[in-house]
Amino acid sequence: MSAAKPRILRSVRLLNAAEKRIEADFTAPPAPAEPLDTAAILKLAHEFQPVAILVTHHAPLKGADIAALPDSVKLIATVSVGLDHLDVPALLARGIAVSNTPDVLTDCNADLAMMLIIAASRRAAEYYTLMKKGWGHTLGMDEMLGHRVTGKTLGIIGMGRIGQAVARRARGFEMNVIYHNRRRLDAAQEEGATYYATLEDMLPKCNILSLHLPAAPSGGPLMTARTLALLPRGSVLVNAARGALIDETALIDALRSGHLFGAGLDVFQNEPNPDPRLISLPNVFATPHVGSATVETRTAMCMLALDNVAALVAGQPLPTPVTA
Ligand SMILES: O=C(O)C(=O)CO
Repeated sequence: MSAAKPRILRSVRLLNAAEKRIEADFTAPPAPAEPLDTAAILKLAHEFQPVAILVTHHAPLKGADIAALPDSVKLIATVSVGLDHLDVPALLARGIAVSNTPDVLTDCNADLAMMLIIAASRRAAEYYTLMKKGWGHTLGMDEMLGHRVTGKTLGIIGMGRIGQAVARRARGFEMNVIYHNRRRLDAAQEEGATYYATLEDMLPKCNILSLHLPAAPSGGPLMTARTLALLPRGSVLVNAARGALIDETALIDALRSGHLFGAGLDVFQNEPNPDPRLISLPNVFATPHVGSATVETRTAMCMLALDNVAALVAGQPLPTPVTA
């Protein structure tokens, strides 16, 4: 008699290749039509007693939610690289392993950051709005001018996998890359980028600043009225990392006053309902948290999450475990 297939839950419908693999290798409830929230995940987990739950950043699992998980659950496999929706130490303390999906989304996230850098510098949001309204008048020589990206100084905060991938792309635009990171990279990883030990020294040198670090589990945002004021007048801010990194009220002030020329934002404090005062500014180019949203990358993320589940049930080491 063949062994029963392991029981798993997923909080969202996965891509087709992963759904087929679930059908073949696991027992699972039907794919949810809409992403499940935390309460729905917990309810279903008690009914279904899964060994693993696949989640995304839409449904946080922290504090009382973790205590409320049934004992059957041995793995939370998040289909994301970011972990700010999970209390990892609390999960590990309950004997529940955690895995995420690093590496497979690095290139797409870096591509999106470049899109935001160019879009915010070249006024893509305003041009698009004008075209949708029908254009209608010949633009004057000095009307609606953006700023050149080629050759500018790009500051990167957070020189991990994604920050380094952005730096590689920026070199194709002949940009001067400077960075701030917890630790200085070795020369091979730096590939010519210049390290700054403090934000106070780096920010005044940036024409464009791009954030590529995780949101701090506690403490306030990194970009506040004080740190935004350190950027030169007319600079551009890009965030494809986490909304919690920016004080949005201070950002709105900096964009309204013209201190910042523009912002390219994929992530927000309040997702999926970002502050309308921010989104409606003409010099904001905004996207709905889609750094990894390509067929190739989302397929790879789903498959990697399932590789972790398969390893768990086979009693093998997880391919991409998260440690405290
Ligand atoms: O994987 C993540 O953490 C993301 O935010 C993808 O955009």
